[in-house]
Amino acid sequence: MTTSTSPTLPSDHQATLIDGKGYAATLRQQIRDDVRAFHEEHGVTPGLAVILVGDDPASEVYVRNKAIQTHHAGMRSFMHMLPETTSEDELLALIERLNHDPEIHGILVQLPLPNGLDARRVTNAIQPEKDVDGLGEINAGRLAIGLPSLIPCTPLGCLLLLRDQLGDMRGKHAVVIGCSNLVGKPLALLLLAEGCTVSIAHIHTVDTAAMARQGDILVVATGCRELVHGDWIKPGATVIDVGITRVTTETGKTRLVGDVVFDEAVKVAGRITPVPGGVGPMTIACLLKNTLTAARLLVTGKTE
Ligand SMILES: Nc1nc(=O)c2c([nH]1)NC[C@@H]1CN(c3ccc(C(=O)N[C@@H](CCC(=O)O)C(=O)O)cc3)C=[N+]21
Repeated sequence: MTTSTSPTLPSDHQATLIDGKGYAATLRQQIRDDVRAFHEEHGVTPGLAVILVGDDPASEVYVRNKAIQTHHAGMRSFMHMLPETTSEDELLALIERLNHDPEIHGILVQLPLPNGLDARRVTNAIQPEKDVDGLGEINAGRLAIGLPSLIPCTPLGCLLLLRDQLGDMRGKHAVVIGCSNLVGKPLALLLLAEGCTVSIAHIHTVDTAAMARQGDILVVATGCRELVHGDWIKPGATVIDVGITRVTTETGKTRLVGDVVFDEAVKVAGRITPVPGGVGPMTIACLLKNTLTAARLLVTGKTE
């Protein structure tokens, strides 16, 4: 694959790095202030329940990290670590209990679930006002028709980074590669609502590279590591890399790589998110943001 840059860019061109880690830290500070003000006004501390089924070590690290950051934001965190053998009925019974618990404003079930547990059924059992992942059918449907909703954390994180970088996005061509219910589809809807012209590429798209090259904004969320090369990118485009894959190098060390070949992309793009330190930290910050939004919704009936 070539790495040639366009003649419109100087040969020593380097994209600006989008500092997701820094933006997420600022956002968490803002949330912390908002949580304090919310508590002063309503006497309520937002509470987040995180459910992890099975003992996948990587998931345990994420879940623990979420709990720490929840506390730092001044909210309460309730962890439910369930064994791999948990039945769907047991899981649904726990969700039902949390739905009725007035101390809980957000409920998250860590995905993927072990085999035998129906993620769709489980996700839909969460009360829509407490669905801080925004993955239930009510929130997904409300997003699709432009009603206020809880927005999935990763797409919301991408949107906040893009708004911060670009401001008004009306008329820009946004190309989203990947069409999952978790990221690609909701993000395409959010960009549409921003006034972008949106193209979605997926597994059956005939020439994804040609489509990608048209994007003023290019979002890559495929889970297919280093799919996007430098010559897939329109010179000067804003690139958001949602992919995150852990790879082991020849020396036995592990490192994280995205869905974009970073060293090539950085010579062509105008701005780009790194992996790690890009979208990942925004996902957790947006979970905290959604927990405060859910608490506000439950306590006042309003999202603002
Ligand atoms: N119900 C549910 N909601 C989720 O939002 C959810 C989930 N299940 N299951 C797993 C995925 C994965 N995910 C990440 C969150 C933060 C980072 C993150 O902070 N990444 C750091 C690096 C962390 C590291 O070093 O491993 C970064 O990109 O800089 C990554 C991945 C949320 N997920």
